[in-house]
Amino acid sequence: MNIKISNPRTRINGDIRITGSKSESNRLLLLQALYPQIKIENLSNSDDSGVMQKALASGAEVADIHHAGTAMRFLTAFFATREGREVTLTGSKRMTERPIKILVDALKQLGAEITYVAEEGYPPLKIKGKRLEKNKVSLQANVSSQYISALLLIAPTLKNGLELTLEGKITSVPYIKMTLALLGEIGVTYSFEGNTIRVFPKEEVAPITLTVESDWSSASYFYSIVAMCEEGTEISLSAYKKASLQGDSVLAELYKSFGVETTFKANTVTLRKKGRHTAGDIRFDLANAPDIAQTIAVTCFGMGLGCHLTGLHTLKIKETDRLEALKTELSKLGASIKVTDAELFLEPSGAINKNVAIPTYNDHRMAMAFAPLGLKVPLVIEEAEVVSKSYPDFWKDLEKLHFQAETV
Ligand SMILES: O=C(O)C1=C[C@@H](OP(=O)(O)O)[C@@H](O)[C@H](O)C1
Ligand SMILES: C=C(OP(=O)(O)O)C(=O)O
Repeated sequence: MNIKISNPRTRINGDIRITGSKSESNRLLLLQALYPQIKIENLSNSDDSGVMQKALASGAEVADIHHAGTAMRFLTAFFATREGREVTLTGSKRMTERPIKILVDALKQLGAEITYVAEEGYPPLKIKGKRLEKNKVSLQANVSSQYISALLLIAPTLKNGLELTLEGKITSVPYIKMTLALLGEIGVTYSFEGNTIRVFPKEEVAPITLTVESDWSSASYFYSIVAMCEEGTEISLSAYKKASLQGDSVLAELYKSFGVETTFKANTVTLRKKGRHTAGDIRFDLANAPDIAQTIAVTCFGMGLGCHLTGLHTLKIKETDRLEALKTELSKLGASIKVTDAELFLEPSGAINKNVAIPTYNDHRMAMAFAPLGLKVPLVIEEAEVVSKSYPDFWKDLEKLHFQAETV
């Protein structure tokens, strides 16, 4: 489905309720499979959480997790510990291009039995569940934090817990801290000092209900909309917590540079356009918040601002090569943009080219990051249904803000 998105308004007011964070949800679903006393509220309605639930509930020999990176990584660790079960874990074509060797090697160091079905280092995987006897492992920490979170999630079920040594510069750190914080909430003891994480064993968890905070990465698209509108624009989002476990909550800080003010009241955050953006180019290091890089690049372009974004080394192995995709699509719209393996440079720009269609590369965030540009110029978003990976209600929610989303 291709849709033409446009919104001639320059000032917008509205309230949106976003469902639970997919990162928190997929961690809690895994923990719930290990400790059934856990109850979860405000679970994400994303496809990624749907495939996670299905794979955990099914006793089938093959689990297909489609495009869901967290499900692939977390379930590799989970199935490796299921004694007596043999599962082939697979996903979409893109998933078979997303590396997993670092995690598989770490699990093998602990005693796991995992083999590659096709290409060495990539899914699909054949996993023969075993009792893992060892409790010390070191792994490279600069490629994806999901490998580390996967190990941490199974850690309290290992006989002697786990001691992880992280090598190299640790990337996407808030996601590791989120995993540890959730373990803490169910009563697991841990420490994270320097490059060593220790998790202590826990056999049982007391009955507990955990409420997932709504998704901050999804909130980013509304920050972008508010930034591109005039003063007087006000959008409220729920249900959020001031002390968030999600690193993408840094949006509240970063978007001050675009003239967006954030206020918290109970569980609602209100985004207000207040005055002008910072003078000069935007410079952000996004190593701790990689999922909002596309949103920020498009916000800058829509506002005519230049930017220099760093810490983007993980973007090449996500749903698509996000750096190349941004460069290709922003260039079509008239941007002057350069990318390296870890950085993006955008020149300040003027007019935006009309009659442009944006392919989405099987990447939900390509669709959602470009959609706010409909405020500046009507544009076509191809295969718009990709948004369901993390945010199935995205187009409906944009319509609540008077965007026109017409199937073409
Ligand atoms: O643990 C998580 O929930 C996630 C970690 C990040 O991945 P990397 O650690 O690979 O950067 C992030 O991009 C992804 O959307 C979700
Ligand atoms: C990178 C993402 O997800 P995952 O790695 O879990 O597929 C994302 O949602 O932007």
